[in-house]
Amino acid sequence: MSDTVETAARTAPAAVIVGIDGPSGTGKSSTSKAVAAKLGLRYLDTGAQYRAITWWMLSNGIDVEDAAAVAAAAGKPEIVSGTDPSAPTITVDGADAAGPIRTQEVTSAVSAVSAVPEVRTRLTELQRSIAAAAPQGIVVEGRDIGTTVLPDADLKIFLTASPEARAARRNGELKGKNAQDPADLAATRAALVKRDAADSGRKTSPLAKAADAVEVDTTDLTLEQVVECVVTLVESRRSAAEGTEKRSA
Ligand SMILES: Nc1ncnc2c1ncn2[C@@H]1O[C@H](COP(=O)(O)OP(=O)(O)OP(=O)(O)O)[C@@H](O)[C@H]1O
Ligand SMILES: Nc1ccn([C@@H]2O[C@H](COP(=O)(O)O)[C@@H](O)[C@H]2O)c(=O)n1
Repeated sequence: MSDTVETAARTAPAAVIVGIDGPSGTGKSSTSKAVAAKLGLRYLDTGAQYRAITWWMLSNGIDVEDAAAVAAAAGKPEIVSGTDPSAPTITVDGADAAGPIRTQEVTSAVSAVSAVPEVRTRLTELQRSIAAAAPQGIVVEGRDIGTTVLPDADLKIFLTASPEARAARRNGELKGKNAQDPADLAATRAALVKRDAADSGRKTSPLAKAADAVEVDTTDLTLEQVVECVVTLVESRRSAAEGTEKRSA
């Protein structure tokens, strides 16, 4: 390899594609945004897209338990995701959907909508096109990124955490001062375990760890420790890839 090419390789690292999957509340969004920001990558929240299509179904009077009705409407809403990790956005038919997609109504309905194959086909295509259009690379988070959406990702992470830790985190986020109320915690824990069971049990691309994913149990780690761990993994994959390129040049 000539000096010029070697210098270029050092100053502009190759695009890297990172997939981060895991159950609800394991820290996928927080970790993915922070890793993308640190490494200058784009960021895609695929859960927000499933929530957005669910919100559209609910807003348009479609029975989310009627898979045929959901399938027939799956192509109708236009969903656009902004991929700046410091200010991710989501719009549905041009309207800002960032707030409405986080309601309890949407959270309760999203697993039924995301189990419909036509919905998954549509969003998987969208997600692949967004990843392909990120020249510097991207961190994509969801439930089936490593297994289905981006099976050739450079790095696949599967985050886990105990249901108790996840419930405490979720309550802290949603309810502030009452975060540690035992009845509240039990209800939050039950809701997230139920959603994980639905997501893991569906036929089409269920929540699952890819065979080649690195599993990180975040139960006893701070967010900063998880971010550091993933950044280190990305950097080592990049160094290994650069070493291979140099050897083959
Ligand atoms: N390692 C950690 N330690 C403590 N709190 C954390 C950790 N990681 C994330 N959190 C907090 O837990 C909450 C849930 O995190 P986050 O939304 O990133 O999870 P998620 O896996 O994306 O959830 P979901 O799949 O439901 O969208 C947030 O309030 C976040 O700040
Ligand atoms: N790749 C994905 C991502 C998400 N889902 C479904 O969306 C729901 C909401 O996801 P959050 O990350 O915002 O909690 C989730 O429960 C899944 O039903 C999916 O199927 N595939």
